[in-house]
Amino acid sequence: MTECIVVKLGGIAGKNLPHHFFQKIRYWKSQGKQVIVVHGGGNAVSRMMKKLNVQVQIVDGLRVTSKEVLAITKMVLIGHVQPDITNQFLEQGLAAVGLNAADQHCLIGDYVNKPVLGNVGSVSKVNVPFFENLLKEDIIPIVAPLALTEFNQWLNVNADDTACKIAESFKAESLYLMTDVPGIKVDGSWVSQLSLEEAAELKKHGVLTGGMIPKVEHAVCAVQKGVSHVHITDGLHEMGTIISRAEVRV
Ligand SMILES: Nc1ncnc2c1ncn2[C@@H]1O[C@H](COP(=O)(O)OP(=O)(O)O)[C@@H](O)[C@H]1O
Ligand SMILES: CC(=O)N[C@@H](CCC(=O)OP(=O)(O)O)C(=O)O
Repeated sequence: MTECIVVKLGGIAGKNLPHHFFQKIRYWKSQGKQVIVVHGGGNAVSRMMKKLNVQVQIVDGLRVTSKEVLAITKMVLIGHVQPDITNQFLEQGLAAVGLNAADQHCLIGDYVNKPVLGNVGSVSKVNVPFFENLLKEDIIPIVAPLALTEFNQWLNVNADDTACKIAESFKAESLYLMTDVPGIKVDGSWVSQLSLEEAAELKKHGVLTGGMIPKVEHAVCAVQKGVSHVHITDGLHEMGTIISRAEVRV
């Protein structure tokens, strides 16, 4: 399987990608590593919902997604956020293609809790050969956090979930969850490393709130399923908080 690094761009993190972000991507590619990007954009979805007078409801970091909210989410993520990110790659001379679940059924998912969350899903299957074909052509896939069920129903998926599932499927050496904070803060200090056990404990002790809850849960799961390191960071030039198995801590 292609050696790959997965980078997830949170809504704010993907807005104006700095020079050193692309420097790192180019460095990895010069080392023969391929890169897959997953983008978020939850903040842009919420902004649009407010403009349209649609109530925003988030439960444990997941957006309650009615039929109307799903339509807004697709419009904002695939219509606005994704082309803007893909264009930033093109401006840097990097071949990139924006993708969503309907492209060769590349992400299949299941409902998480339909009575409470509506059309919210979790990725259950990644079309690895489809992504591999793009990577072999030296193209960077820029993937939207949406999935289709086996019966072609659209699902709104948390972007960290999407990135973690893709990283698991590729047994990625690293997964970068880029966000608007430099890492995880515990008792007022940024933490540089966490073992799986330490990361799993944080939620229990109420250290994590909002979107950080699913982020850390999915990161733990990704490491359990074979991803070597997950970095929660605000830039590729920073290590941020590294979650890894204790025995391979760097
Ligand atoms: N213990 C914590 N350490 C750092 N950030 C935290 C913590 N608990 C909650 N957060 C919040 O998580 C946010 C990042 O998650 P989220 O808003 O979902 O970002 P993104 O859209 O980039 O995925 C931070 O802005 C911060 O307010
Ligand atoms: C189910 C669910 O919550 N989906 C997210 C998808 C976007 C996302 O995750 O964006 P960030 O990573 O920027 O937060 C949402 O609708 O906001």
